[in-house]
Amino acid sequence: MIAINGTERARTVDEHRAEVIELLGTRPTIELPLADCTGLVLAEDVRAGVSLPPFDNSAMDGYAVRSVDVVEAGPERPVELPVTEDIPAGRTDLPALLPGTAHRIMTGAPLPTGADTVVMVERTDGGTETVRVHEAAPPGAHIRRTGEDVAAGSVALAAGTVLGPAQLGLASAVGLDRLTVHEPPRVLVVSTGTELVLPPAELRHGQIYESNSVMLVAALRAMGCRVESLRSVADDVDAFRAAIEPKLADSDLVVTSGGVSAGAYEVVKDALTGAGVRFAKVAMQPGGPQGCGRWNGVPVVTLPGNPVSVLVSFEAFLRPALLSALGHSDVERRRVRARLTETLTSPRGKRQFRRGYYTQREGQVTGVVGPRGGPGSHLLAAFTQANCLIVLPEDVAEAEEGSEVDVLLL
Ligand SMILES: Nc1nc2c(c(=O)[nH]1)N[C@H]1C(S)=C(S)[C@@H](COP(=O)(O)OP(=O)(O)OC[C@H]3O[C@@H](n4cnc5c(N)ncnc54)[C@H](O)[C@@H]3O)O[C@H]1N2
Ligand code: MOO
Repeated sequence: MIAINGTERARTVDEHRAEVIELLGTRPTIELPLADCTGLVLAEDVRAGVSLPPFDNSAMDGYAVRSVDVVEAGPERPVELPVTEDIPAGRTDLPALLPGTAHRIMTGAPLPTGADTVVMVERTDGGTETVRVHEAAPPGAHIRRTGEDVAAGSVALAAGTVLGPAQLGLASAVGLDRLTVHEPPRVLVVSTGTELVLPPAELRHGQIYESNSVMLVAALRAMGCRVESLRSVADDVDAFRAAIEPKLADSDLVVTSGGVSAGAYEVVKDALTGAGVRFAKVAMQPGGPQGCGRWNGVPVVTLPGNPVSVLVSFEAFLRPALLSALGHSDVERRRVRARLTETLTSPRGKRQFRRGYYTQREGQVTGVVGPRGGPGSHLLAAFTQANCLIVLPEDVAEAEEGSEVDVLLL
């Protein structure tokens, strides 16, 4: 809490977010095999060791010829040439094409010296001893030139590039099997709550099945993090410390859920207050009670226990902070304006994130959005039907049906 004139005000969403982003910092770099780089961010420029294509090659299955030798060719007057070589893709010697001859050539095979054009097999009789060419071919037809895609020595992928399928494919195409990226953190996810039971064990009255860690693990893994979870740590400070402390050395980040509000058994708050973690109320709904800091030097982010609060907090704080730590320059969800299908209310002074469903029909400039479920942070089923978060700002107490609101597309 921040003190103003002796009274304490809640932290803003932006203040807490900035603190979590700073806490997570920037991840160190590491060299990883391409297969482990999906979704990560390139930490340094990659220069091409070879040109792409590395050599002039045929774009079609057909015949490499000299264009002057087939200039007279037509459907009625085919030009017949002896076929003196067969060049499949992968042939590594460099035969020369003599004037007045043809080489049968396959897509991707190196163009022989002396040839300046390729005739598609469909424009010939497909002969293997001699070939009848039915159509003239201008110089350069169906030839893919050396370096047309990438010149050797040029920057093929710039630092900051997000590595998706095309980028990883290009890295391999220029001869690399590893890339330097920002290392994904090892995250320890901890669910606290004496009431938590793991499926498929039987529930007794008063117990619930644990779900927060499942969501956090899924969300973190999707971002490339390596995740371990402790799914049911009792509301007991000693048990909490005993479960986590041995794992701190192998964790780059600890994310807890539950035990941070105002009750009598707030295990996370009780264990970590004074140990380097600060707890605050953030002016948002859901996700009010939050905390972050370092425990024995390891960044810790403590989320409230309600399942919807966990996911909304992840969106508001952890996702941007992790993206930033991993080197992404764009850490935001796509934000659009949309017209509300029904009136929504929001607590004044808090930023409300409502689960919603956004659609934009063809020809519509502004899409429409309707809520899924009420504001309650226990309504997880409604979240599964949502594709966006509707953002009602701090100064809005009511947003009327038909008015425009900000929507974050998930
Ligand atoms: N007097 C006050 N009470 C509460 C306040 C407050 O300001 N004053 N804030 C409310 C809000 S808002 C939230 S959010 C919760 C956050 O409380 P905690 O972080 O201490 O969370 P718990 O009490 O441990 O759990 C809340 C709720 O979520 C369920 N839960 C917890 N962990 C899991 C899990 N891993 N899987 C599934 N469900 C889980 C838990 O059973 C509770 O129902 O505090 C309000 N109270
Ligand atoms: O802030 Mo709590 O997260 O509304 O339910």
